[in-house]
Amino acid sequence: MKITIIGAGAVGATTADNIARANFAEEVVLLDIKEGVAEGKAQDMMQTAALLGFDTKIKGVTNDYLQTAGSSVAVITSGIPRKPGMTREELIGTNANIVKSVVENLVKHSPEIIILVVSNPMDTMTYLALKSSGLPKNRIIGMGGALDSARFKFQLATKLNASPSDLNAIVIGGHGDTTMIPLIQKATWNSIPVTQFLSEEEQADIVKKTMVGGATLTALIGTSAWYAPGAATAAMVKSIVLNENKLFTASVYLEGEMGEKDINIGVPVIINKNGWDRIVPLILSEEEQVSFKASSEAVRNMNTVLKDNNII
Ligand SMILES: NC(=O)c1ccc[n+]([C@@H]2O[C@H](COP(=O)([O-])OP(=O)(O)OC[C@H]3O[C@@H](n4cnc5c(N)ncnc54)[C@H](O)[C@@H]3O)[C@@H](O)[C@H]2O)c1
Ligand SMILES: O=C(O)C[C@H](O)C(=O)O
Repeated sequence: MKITIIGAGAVGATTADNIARANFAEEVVLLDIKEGVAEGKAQDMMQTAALLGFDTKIKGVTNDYLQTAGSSVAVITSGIPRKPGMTREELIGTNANIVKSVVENLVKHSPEIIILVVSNPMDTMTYLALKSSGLPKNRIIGMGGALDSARFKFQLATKLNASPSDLNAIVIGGHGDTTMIPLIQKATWNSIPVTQFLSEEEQADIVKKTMVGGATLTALIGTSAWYAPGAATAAMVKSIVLNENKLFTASVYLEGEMGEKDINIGVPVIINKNGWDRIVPLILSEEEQVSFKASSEAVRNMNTVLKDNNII
């Protein structure tokens, strides 16, 4: 199976690296607009194949969409990342036009493609990808919840001195500093509610740290993160390619589910060969419902920027 990754920057290259190491794909095409960058990074990664023992072929190309033809899955990471002090939403002016033209090129050469959107502001870029591609809704998926849930587990594991893989915890809602909703009341430590072990102050602190996880790393690094984003994206690609039926929270198009419509936002879904196959019903408490409504409103407001600027 052929997988295309658009953007050979920090997240795109790390996603390619993770996919190759997991050795489940025949070919990864890495495409960037900057002359030679994708070719160079692809060659560098291919020189790890003998050391790491994978057979995936990674090919780098400069803006040549012919080379992406026949891809089953594409990951869009092209665009600018935020700098310290910025919100993800501030990236819309630059990234919307990039994402729109990338989607058009991808669909032209691979009409059966499933697209995973990573570029920020991710929920709005996913909505844009859906509206500008004309593809069925199940073939457009936004990556955010998988990453945010992994960060939530990291925060819980640190506080509980637990193994992150023993934790079951999800983040729904928008992928924004104020819009994401870590569902701490539903989080468990191998089936035991984590709330049993944490004071209310500790719970609030974990939720807050999870929500600003991306901003915290951006402040430390000077640009946004890539290791966990690349790992989360590769895990979703693997679930599509191997038809794993894994449950991730991901940004998908709602048509009345969870009380919302005409919006892409993070909810639990099953990811398999169909893209996002189905939404997993989630019963929210009254407080969680209020948060989900507020998050949806904020995401919807960002979508209006696309309409106001005639991008969709
Ligand atoms: N959804 C998430 O959870 C998540 C996580 C991390 C980063 N991001 C977002 O992903 C995006 C990429 O982040 P990064 O750290 O990899 O940035 P980066 O600057 O390292 O890489 C972006 C790459 O995109 C390329 N590019 C720009 N325009 C292009 C075009 N038209 N066609 C092809 N390539 C193009 C650039 O040349 C660059 O190499 C940012 O918008 C960032 O905010 C999202
Ligand atoms: O924080 C960012 O701007 C990048 C990404 O959305 C993240 O959460 O790491």
